[in-house]
Amino acid sequence: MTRVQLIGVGKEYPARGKQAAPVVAVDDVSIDVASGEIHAVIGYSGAGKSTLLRLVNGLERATSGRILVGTDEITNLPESRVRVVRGGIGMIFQQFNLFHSKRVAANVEYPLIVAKVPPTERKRRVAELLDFVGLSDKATAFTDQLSGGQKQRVGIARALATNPGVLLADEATSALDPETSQEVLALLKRVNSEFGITIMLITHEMEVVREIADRVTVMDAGRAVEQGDVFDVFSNPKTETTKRFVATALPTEPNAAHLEELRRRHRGKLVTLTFRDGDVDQPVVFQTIADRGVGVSIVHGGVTDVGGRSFGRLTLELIGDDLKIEHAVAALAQHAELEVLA
Ligand SMILES: Nc1ncnc2c1ncn2[C@@H]1O[C@H](COP(=O)(O)OP(=O)(O)OP(=O)(O)O)[C@@H](O)[C@H]1O
Repeated sequence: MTRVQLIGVGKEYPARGKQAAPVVAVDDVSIDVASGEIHAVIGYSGAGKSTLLRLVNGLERATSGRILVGTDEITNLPESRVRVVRGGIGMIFQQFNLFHSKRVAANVEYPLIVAKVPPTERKRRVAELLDFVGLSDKATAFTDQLSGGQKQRVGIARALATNPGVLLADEATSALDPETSQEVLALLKRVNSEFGITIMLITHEMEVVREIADRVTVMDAGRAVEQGDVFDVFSNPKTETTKRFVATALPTEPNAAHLEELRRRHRGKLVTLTFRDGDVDQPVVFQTIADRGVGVSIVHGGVTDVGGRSFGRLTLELIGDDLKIEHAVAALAQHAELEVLA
C-alpha cells in the first residue's frame, strides 16, 4: 500500500535547434493517489501522460515540483536511491516489453534474479504468480507463442514479482481487442483488491477509465485540466477535452446534425433528461408524463455505468397537445435535470 503524490510537477525539455522553443511536456501537475487507489490519467496524444509516468518511476527528473512515492521523495534522491525506490514500483507497458528469447517462467523470474532472491524462493514465487494470472500451463512456452492478452498477463506477473506497492500501467490495454482488454482490466482490478496495490495508469481510452478507475485526472497540453472521482468528473464534464472523452463512452445529448434528423422524424417536443446515480426514480418520471395525458417515446441516449454508479441521459419525444406537454415538462423538471431541446 503506497501513496503517490505529485505536487506542482513540471517537466521541460530543452529546445532542439536554434529556432525551436523548449517543450513544456508537464506543466504544474498535482495528483494525490491514495494508497490502494486506482488512478487513471487520461489525455490525447501529446498531453504529457508518458512523460508524467517516467517522472513517477524516476526514469526522468522533474524540472520543478515534488514527487513522493510512499515516503520517498524521488525528486530529491540521488540516482542510486531512485533505483531502490523503483524496485518498489511495478511497470506494465502497451507493447508488453517481454524477453522473446526467454520462456514465460524466466520472464517472470527475471526481476527476482535481479533482486537476488534465492532459487527455491524464486521458483515458488514464479509458480504462485503464474497461477494468479492463469498461465501455469504456459510456464515453459516462449512469449511469442502467446496471444496479446496472455503476454500482458505475463507482464503483470513479472511486475508483481517483487511485491511492489505501486503498479504503473502505460497504455496497458491499448494494443488489445476490446474483449481481451476487459480481461486484462479485470485482472488489474484483482491485483488492486487482493493485494491492495496502488495503480496509476495512463490511457487515451475512456472505456479503460470507466471500467477500472476510482479517480481520474484529465490532461491536456501538459496540464491537469480536471480531476476527481470518476463519476463526478464524467457525469458533469467541465472542459472541452473531458466532454470529448465523455462523448466516446457515455450517453450524450444528440449533436446538432443528429438533432436535425430527430426533428425530421419526430414531430413532438424533444427533451433530454439526465439521471445521476439513481437520484431520479425512473418509474416516477414516466408516471408523471402519463399522468399529464402525454405520450412518450425514447429517441436517443441510454443508461450506463461509470465509476460503479449509474448514469443516464435520455432524449424523449413528448407527444400530445401543447398545454399538456407544458404541464408535463414543468412537472418533470421537479424530478430530473431536464433540458428542452429548442
Ligand atoms: N524526450 C523528449 N524530448 C523532447 N520532447 C519530448 C520528449 N518526450 C516527450 N516530449 C514532448 O512532450 C510532449 C508530451 O509527450 P508525451 O509522450 O508525454 O505525451 P503523451 O500524452 O504520452 O502522448 P502519447 O500517448 O502520444 O505518447 C509532446 O509534445 C512530446 O513531443
